[in-house]
Amino acid sequence: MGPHPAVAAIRLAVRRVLHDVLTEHRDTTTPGTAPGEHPLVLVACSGGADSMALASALAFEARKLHVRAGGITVDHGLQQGSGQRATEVTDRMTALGLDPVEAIAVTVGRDGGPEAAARDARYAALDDAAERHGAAAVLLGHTRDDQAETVLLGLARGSGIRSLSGMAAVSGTARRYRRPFLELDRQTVRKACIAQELAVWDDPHNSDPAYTRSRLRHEGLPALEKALGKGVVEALARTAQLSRDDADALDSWAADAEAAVRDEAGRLECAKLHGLPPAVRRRILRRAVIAEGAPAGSLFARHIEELDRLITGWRGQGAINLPGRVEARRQGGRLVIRQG
Ligand SMILES: Nc1ncnc2c1ncn2[C@@H]1O[C@H](COP(=O)(O)OP(=O)(O)OP(=O)(O)O)[C@@H](O)[C@H]1O
Repeated sequence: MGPHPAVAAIRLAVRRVLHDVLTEHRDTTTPGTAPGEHPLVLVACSGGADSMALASALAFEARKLHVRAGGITVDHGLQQGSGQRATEVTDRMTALGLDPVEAIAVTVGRDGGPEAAARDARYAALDDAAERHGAAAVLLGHTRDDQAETVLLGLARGSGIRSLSGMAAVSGTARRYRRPFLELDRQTVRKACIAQELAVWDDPHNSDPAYTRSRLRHEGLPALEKALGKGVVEALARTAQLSRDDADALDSWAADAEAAVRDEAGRLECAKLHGLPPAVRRRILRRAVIAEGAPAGSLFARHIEELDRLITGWRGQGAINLPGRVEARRQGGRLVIRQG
């Protein structure tokens, strides 16, 4: 008798990603891996159902392919007993046959709220671990349901199709991060855990209504499913992929158009910018402000809209201040953007 259908589904999803990693590794041996050595793939495991299922599927598939498999758990130190839990998670990963296995304790800052700060600290630790171990890839357990939530959060931000494009299946430096479960629903992943009797940890944050994502998961999405039907999660995940393709195309259009709207001194010409479709124009403005030193994360849609009004408005003169001490000034038909 074969494995439970849910177990077969999660293994297939991981096998596909491992095949991609192996193919890419063969073409460009991963730095830190000796020639002929099998590539190392790490799983980022919180001990929750999604990443424990991922760890189990990675351990299973790596035995059949030419891949070494290890695991990392990050201790954010935000909850009581988190150190003890990190030890339990490493023990579970070791029991699955993963090696190397490591728990990394991080200090979480305050920038951008607790969720964002924890995420930044986690990715910094995972990046560092991937470098130290010479890993070809780091697997993350995001599911299609996580993707739907991310799309809705992006929609609520009101900042355009890039924010609707959710998480990419492959991202990060050297295509490091891979999300094998991005097209699988959470239900299937949870069934795979039960079928394999995996011990999993329930993060109390995931059901704490103080967190936006938790409210969306437990109240928002069920209400949407009730109103619009069960297919809404799949539709939102499809929206992510379509939006990503559209946003990539517009980014590349903007990169090509930028040279044509600059004068010999490199200043942006308002009349030429004005003639471009707004989506392309706003992208050029965003790129120009970031190039002058504004941090991308603190540049919001309202900043770009304000800048856009400086060009398209009737006022001949004017200046605005932007994040990162960047100033944009309209002068004689040109837009001068500089850091003060
Ligand atoms: N503390 C952690 N240590 C290592 N990896 C983590 C940690 N927290 C999250 N991750 C990785 O990021 C993914 C997404 O985490 P998040 O908490 O957003 O989702 P989740 O659905 O609660 O996942 P899980 O059920 O695996 O905890 C996880 O599946 C895991 O791969």
